[in-house]
Amino acid sequence: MSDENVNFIHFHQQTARISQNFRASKPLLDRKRARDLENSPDQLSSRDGIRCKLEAQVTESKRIPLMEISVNTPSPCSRTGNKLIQSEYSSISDDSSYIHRTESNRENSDERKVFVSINNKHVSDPFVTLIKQPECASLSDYFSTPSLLDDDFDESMLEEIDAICEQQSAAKAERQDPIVSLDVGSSRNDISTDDFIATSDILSLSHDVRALDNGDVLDPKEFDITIALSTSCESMPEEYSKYIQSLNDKQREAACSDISIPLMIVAGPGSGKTSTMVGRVLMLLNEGISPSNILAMTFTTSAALEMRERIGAVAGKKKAKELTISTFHSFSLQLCRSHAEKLERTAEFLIYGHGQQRRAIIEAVRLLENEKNCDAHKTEGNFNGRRNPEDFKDKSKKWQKFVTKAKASGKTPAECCKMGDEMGAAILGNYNDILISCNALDYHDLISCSLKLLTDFPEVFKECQDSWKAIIVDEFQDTSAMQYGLLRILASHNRITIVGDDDQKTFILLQSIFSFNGADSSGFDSFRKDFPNHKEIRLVRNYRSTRCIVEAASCLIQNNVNRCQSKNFLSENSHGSKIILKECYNQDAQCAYVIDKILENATDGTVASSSYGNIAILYRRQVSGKLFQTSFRHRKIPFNVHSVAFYRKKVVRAIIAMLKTALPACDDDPYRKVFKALLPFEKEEKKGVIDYVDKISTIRKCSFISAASDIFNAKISGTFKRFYLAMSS
Ligand SMILES: Nc1ncnc2c1ncn2[C@@H]1O[C@H](COP(=O)(O)OP(=O)(O)OP(=O)(O)O)[C@@H](O)[C@H]1O
Repeated sequence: MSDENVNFIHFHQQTARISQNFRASKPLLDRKRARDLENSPDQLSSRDGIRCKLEAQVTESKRIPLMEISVNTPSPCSRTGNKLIQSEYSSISDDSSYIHRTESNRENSDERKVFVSINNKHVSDPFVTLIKQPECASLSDYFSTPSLLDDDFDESMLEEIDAICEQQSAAKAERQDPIVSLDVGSSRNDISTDDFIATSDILSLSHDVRALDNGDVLDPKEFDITIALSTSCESMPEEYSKYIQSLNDKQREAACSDISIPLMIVAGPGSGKTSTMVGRVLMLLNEGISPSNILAMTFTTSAALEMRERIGAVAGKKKAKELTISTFHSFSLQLCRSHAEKLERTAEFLIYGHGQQRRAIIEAVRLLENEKNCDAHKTEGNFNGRRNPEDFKDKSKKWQKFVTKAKASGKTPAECCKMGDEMGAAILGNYNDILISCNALDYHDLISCSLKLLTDFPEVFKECQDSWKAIIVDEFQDTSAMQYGLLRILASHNRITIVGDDDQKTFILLQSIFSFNGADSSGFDSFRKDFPNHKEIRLVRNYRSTRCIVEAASCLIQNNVNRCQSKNFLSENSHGSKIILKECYNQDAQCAYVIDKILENATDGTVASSSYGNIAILYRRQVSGKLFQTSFRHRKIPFNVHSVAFYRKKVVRAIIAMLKTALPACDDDPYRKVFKALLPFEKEEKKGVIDYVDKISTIRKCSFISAASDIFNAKISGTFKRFYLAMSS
């Protein structure tokens, strides 16, 4: 039997094991089969859609900017249908007018390949950046594939929406004040935009800046560095040079240090990390690295947007657009989609969020139980029909933590087995099989699969090395062990800059993640060990806060264990008013005290900043916020709330779910959410009704909404309900 046939049978065995009750697999497999058949009859001509999709290898893929890929949307190169691809992506060269897909059979093989070609020419370089047309980045894109979205995906989708909104408001602000961003760099040292900075000017300016920064006498070694850095600025375009000169000595040293030496910038809040990273990117560009070969990793989409905007203000929007500034997950998503076939997935694979992951774990436990009780329950079909999935829910609770932890650390079933945890190995194995069968990856898989691609496939490693010639990582302290592993491989060329605050790392979390892997408890330590020739620079001057705040924070941070004791923060800002520590008996007393203080400040005409708009209240829990809001209304104090992001508010989520139900091919989840929002019952009762509708829809093998409408239209008889519900419980 050929390997292919063995795989085929194995795949079918896996799929057959998965219960019809596993909601994630049932609707996804059915729905995707139908959709894809419709769009691409050749690709999925057999009933076993997934099997055929796995065969269809995307042999030549195109890179699109990472920021523009939404999480559960298939990559453009893998989308079916010419129309979609044509409308979404503009041509690469001026004369090429469209991109289209062709399919051809391999010689002596029935294996089908999908090529992406431009103007009928197959593109040999899989890392050419496609330019997405601006109108495509509209909200409608994010709603255009409702059936591919799982409920937990909402989080990432909402983040993307937030990012678009931020982008739009930033663009609007820019339109209103086109020179605003240019002012940032030049205003710092009062350099007129007309001035061209000659070398001698730079030296004196550097000297001034030094004096201004800390007032210390420079050690001669540092003075040499300043001269060297100033010389390196000499060859820069004027705008770059001006920007670099606006940085303080340490920031400038970091930005301009040799790009072939790994660089670690350890910096506290408000010390100009972003400003320095912008300087570093300018330096890389000046050294001849193309913007499309620079990869900057940030932890949030808003940080990515800010960095792009700040680079764009100096280097020009065109260059800034070409940079790849991405989160770890969107970077990995793109890599996995481009090489999905190597991961036994198709490029359209789904991302499972927490909810789907939980359901898959329940199913993994059920499979194990099923195998154990094989004799007692002769056929799987009977078993599936009679057992209540709720039984497994309880049993699986303890396994959820285990699987999440194992996945977060990239542990394999074989490794669990080696450690003597056979049950854990079996459940992890089942879980992984389920994800393969459902053509899905979870969030942890995105990172571990990228790591696998880079380590097991030399061609992928080479592609990445050719593509990402320099790497910059923001918020390095938040990098997990697996993400760090990914970075270490990507940065085999040593052109890596990491920026982070070692005081900000959350020890408990980080230590558990790192130690799970048997690695160091700190990413910084790992970096020092893995890049022994690295250079380390500390930024200690805080530009954001008053001296009083910086000193108080420093005192507190001194208590952190394992911290670098030589790191003392400075602030040249004014001392500012003293911090008052007030203990209150309860929340009401606290609220009353705060209101008194606000009224006292806001009505004090002697203080220049006395106005309600200059006062902020930070609170830890939503519930405390409510109390403030009620009291402010009562006392007629005007206020704004910046708490839960707009799109994460319950009411907004409910409205989005309602809108989704109006789209064709809407799946069950939006309906569930709408029911949850609209049913006039208490939480438990709502859950009861939704579970009831779910049961009926499972028994009748129909959609949630059709079961619900039958129930509410009383089309389901009492006898039917009682009989089948008794069977399923
Ligand atoms: N060398 C400098 N001279 C004057 N102002 C500076 C300098 N470096 C940074 N700043 C100012 O300090 C503020 C914080 O800078 P930036 O956002 O780069 O710091 P950060 O460390 O990234 O901040 P955060 O900790 O909030 O991420 C900004 O207003 C910036 O303009």
